[in-house]
Amino acid sequence: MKNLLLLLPLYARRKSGLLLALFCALATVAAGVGLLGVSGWFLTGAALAGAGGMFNLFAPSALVRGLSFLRIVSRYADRVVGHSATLRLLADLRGVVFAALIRLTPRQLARYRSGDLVARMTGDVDALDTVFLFVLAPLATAILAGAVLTAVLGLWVPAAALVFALALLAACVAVPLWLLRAARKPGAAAQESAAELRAATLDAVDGHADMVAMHAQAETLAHFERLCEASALARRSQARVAVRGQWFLQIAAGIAVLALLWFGLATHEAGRIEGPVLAGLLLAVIGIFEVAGPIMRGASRMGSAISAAGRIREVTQCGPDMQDPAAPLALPDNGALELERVRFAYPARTSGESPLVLDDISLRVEPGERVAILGASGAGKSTLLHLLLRLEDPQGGRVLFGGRDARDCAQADWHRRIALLSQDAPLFLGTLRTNLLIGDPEAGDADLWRVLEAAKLGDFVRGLPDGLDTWAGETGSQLSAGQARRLCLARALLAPAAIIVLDEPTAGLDAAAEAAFFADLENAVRGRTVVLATHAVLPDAAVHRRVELRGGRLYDLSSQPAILA
Ligand SMILES: Nc1ncnc2c1ncn2[C@@H]1O[C@H](COP(=O)(O)OP(=O)(O)OP(=O)(O)O)[C@@H](O)[C@H]1O
Repeated sequence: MKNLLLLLPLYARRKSGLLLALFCALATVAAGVGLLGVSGWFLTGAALAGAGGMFNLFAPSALVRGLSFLRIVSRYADRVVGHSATLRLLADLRGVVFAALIRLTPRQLARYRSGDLVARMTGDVDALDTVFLFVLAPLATAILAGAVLTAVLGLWVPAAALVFALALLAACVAVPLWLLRAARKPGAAAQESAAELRAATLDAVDGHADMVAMHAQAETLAHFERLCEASALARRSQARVAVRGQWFLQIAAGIAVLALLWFGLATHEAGRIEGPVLAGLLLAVIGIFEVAGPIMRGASRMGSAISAAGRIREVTQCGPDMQDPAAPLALPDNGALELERVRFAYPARTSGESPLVLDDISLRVEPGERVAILGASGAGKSTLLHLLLRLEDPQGGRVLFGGRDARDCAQADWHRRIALLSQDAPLFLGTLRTNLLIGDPEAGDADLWRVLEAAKLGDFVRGLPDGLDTWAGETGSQLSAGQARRLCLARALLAPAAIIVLDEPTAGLDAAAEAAFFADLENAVRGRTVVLATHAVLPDAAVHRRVELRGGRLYDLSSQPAILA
């Protein structure tokens, strides 16, 4: 339950909208219960008048018309205001989750499947609409309206008022609390299976071509059907809990009505209550139990809401695992980039030590120098580049820029000095232009064309009907994988950083384009420092120095076999 506390600050921020929604809900219930009560009074009074009794028809008929109108208006306002307040809350919460997600470091994010993160942002956030719409608002209105009706009943039939109050409390509080316990497991299962379904859908869309090529549709479909079955099973259990709630609700309402009839008729016989008033009170009692209907539905869904809140809280509570120092050191605009006796191993997945990927390595790259890191697949090239970017921290040794330890500086400052083209750099939804401008939002068209030429993509973009305004990204992309890669390369080259770190910059380029890119590298980076990891054969002038990673150690290929340490 404490997971739901994450909603408190959001409720506080939207309190005026929520209070208005509560007021509208209360007005709707009051008008509805009042309408039933007055109608009962009116009809019974009218019947008795027809049978020879005296009854003033004017006041009740005016009340019926007034309450009917009020009920229509307040019900409409209740729906509009209640849903609008809830949707705003959910939008706020989505913002909070997204802000928490982008604060995390890449290695923290890597623990989640992308489909699971999408599920947390969408399905889990949506599941929390239950809390206000189906639990808090109806509960508050039932208790307030119930208190008023108890007081009214107490004036005429005190014993029935007591039974009514107890029955209403049982229906609105005790039974929902009991249902909530019963709904916890199926709710969590429903939420988990909904997240699994989203993740499986994204996986199937992402890997569709490979799935078709490997004739794996049948297995994928079977897996999906298993998930659907699990989801349906969990939802059936939730529905059963809600049905159980409705039974108890009817029983509680029946007890309250019987008590009112029992004690009310005795009071009527004693001449202390008129027949029309008793009939009106009876209908009002029946009407108020209708408010508890949504609470039963809400209680049966609270298991999902609690589980969703837990999944969201896991993300919002976990701060970034790399913090800036309290007083970060200022970084110079330029300077040498150094690894000093660096040791690094990824965290062990099982018990025991994980092997060192980088074992006591040192490297100094002077301003303006271009250094290539070579090495077999899995040798640790990308890991080394990630340490330079401070996407990981070493377990031993230091990473320095201009003599300043990365851990003593603000991460944002560090990332302004060093730009990265990662191995799996993505295209974002948008045009070629918006994708490039991520590298430097201030860049003009001339700069964009310059880096496109450098990435050997200029001719292609010039040939597109919409040029720089061509749509790129997931849907409707007109780019091949190699062209998309070159666009990411152009984006990295555009960044105004002093150092450019390129991980496999020519992956996806044909041999001629690759050779042309490396031959022109000095020009493309305009004399800036470059550290690149590659499997390509480099032309002589492409870099000043080549080093090779082997067995966790770094070897300078220009002065082999010396180890850089
Ligand atoms: N996130 C990770 N968690 C655990 N181990 C990892 C992780 N990333 C890489 N490794 C391991 O670290 C080692 C070095 O990987 P790295 O990606 O740095 O190699 P690489 O030289 O860039 O390879 P390639 O040329 O294939 O890209 C590999 O053995 C790999 O299995």
